[in-house]
Amino acid sequence: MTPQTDLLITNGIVMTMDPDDRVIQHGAVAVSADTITAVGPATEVARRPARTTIDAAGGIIMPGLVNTHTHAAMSLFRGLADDLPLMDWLNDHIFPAEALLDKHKVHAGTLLACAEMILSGTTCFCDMYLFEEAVARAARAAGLRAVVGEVLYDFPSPNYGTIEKGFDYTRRLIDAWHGDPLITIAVEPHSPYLCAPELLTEAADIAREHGLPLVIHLSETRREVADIRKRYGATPVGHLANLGVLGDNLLACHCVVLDDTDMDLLGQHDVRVSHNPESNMKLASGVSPVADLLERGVCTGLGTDGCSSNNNLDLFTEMDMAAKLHKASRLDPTVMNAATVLRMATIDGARALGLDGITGSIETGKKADIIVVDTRKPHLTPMYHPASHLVYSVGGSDVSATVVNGRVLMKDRRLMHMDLEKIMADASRIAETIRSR
Ligand SMILES: CSC[C@H]1O[C@@H](n2cnc3c(O)ncnc32)[C@H](O)[C@@H]1O
Ligand SMILES: [Zn+2]
Repeated sequence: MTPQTDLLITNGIVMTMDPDDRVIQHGAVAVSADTITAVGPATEVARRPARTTIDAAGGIIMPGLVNTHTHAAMSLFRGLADDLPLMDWLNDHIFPAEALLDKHKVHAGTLLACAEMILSGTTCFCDMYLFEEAVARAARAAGLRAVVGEVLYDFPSPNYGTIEKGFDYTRRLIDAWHGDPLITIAVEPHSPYLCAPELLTEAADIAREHGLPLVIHLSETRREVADIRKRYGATPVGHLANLGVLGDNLLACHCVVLDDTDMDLLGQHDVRVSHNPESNMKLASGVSPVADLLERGVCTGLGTDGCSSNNNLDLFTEMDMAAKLHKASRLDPTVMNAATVLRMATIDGARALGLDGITGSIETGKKADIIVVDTRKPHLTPMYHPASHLVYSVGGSDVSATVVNGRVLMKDRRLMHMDLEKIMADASRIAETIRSR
């Protein structure tokens, strides 16, 4: 028996991002509860009665975007310190500001980030920060899908104190959020330069024991590579290989400074990579050799990083930058074509997080994480190739509807379940304490 259709999204070009890359010109998607139940021509799918209908008005219906690397609550620090290299930016500005954080501020900053993500078409994000219990609660309240993990490092954390307590905190997160429909817990050591070898191996053991993602900043700058080589006689990737930490549950964020051996290792161990081009450009970290990683079959998703090194959470502009940056750096306009970049922001991002069984494409049986892009705009008219527009011309503000797990979170640019005025007022109040520090 056909289940009752709770939500019908119809009258648009459906970019399924499924294994056949199906594009349905005049298509529709039916949703029952949290699950996609039909995808096809509107003449067939839209025939069934639905409780709620979203008319895509000839625009694009596509999977929600997947942000594989964020520090969501850093929305509170947007524009606080710009135009600096990574270490000066972190040590002189960001770490002192983060010392003022508590779980309430992180909750408020994450809600602000969730509002920005929903309004710009992101339906799933992977977060590393402090007070991640508050991040998980904020993501759940906002209705977004999220992979969250408490940052682990050698020095005392403003949240949990010593690293032993950090592991306890992570274990509590794992227990508390087990089976949640939206939230997946990850184990998240910051980086090889802030984590001792014992911390890294223990983190990897916990992730393996629970079948969870392990998330780390890796090989972000030349300075990191020099530092790790000096301390351990290996590149950061080689160091993790020596420790037995590389594996298909590892999400390595940035991966800017890699040699051929590093890239071979990442490929051989099926490590997943989060590519963060705008953050890498802004902090002048360099250009990740993504085209070489893709040639080796390395699954690579796209991430914004925290929006204070970006300075936004808009994955549409991130796609545009990713496509163009590599063309410029390799003097080759054929690399990172629109189709490749679109996959990175959707299905490959989901695969990088181990969530491709439930999100990242529009397929029957997957969770309904779907967005609608309104193309009735001067900058989107005419439209020859939807993928081209999505990567090179669409901005986050062209998203007209966002659905996560079958729930409509935004429609006609209005957040359905969030008090945006209050969220912005709370963030502005917190900014006053940061300003007066
Ligand atoms: C406490 S969670 C993460 C920690 O990392 C800091 N951070 C933000 N962006 C970056 C980056 O690009 N590389 C390394 N560390 C980064 C953030 O401010 C937090 O302190
Ligand atoms: Zn980061």
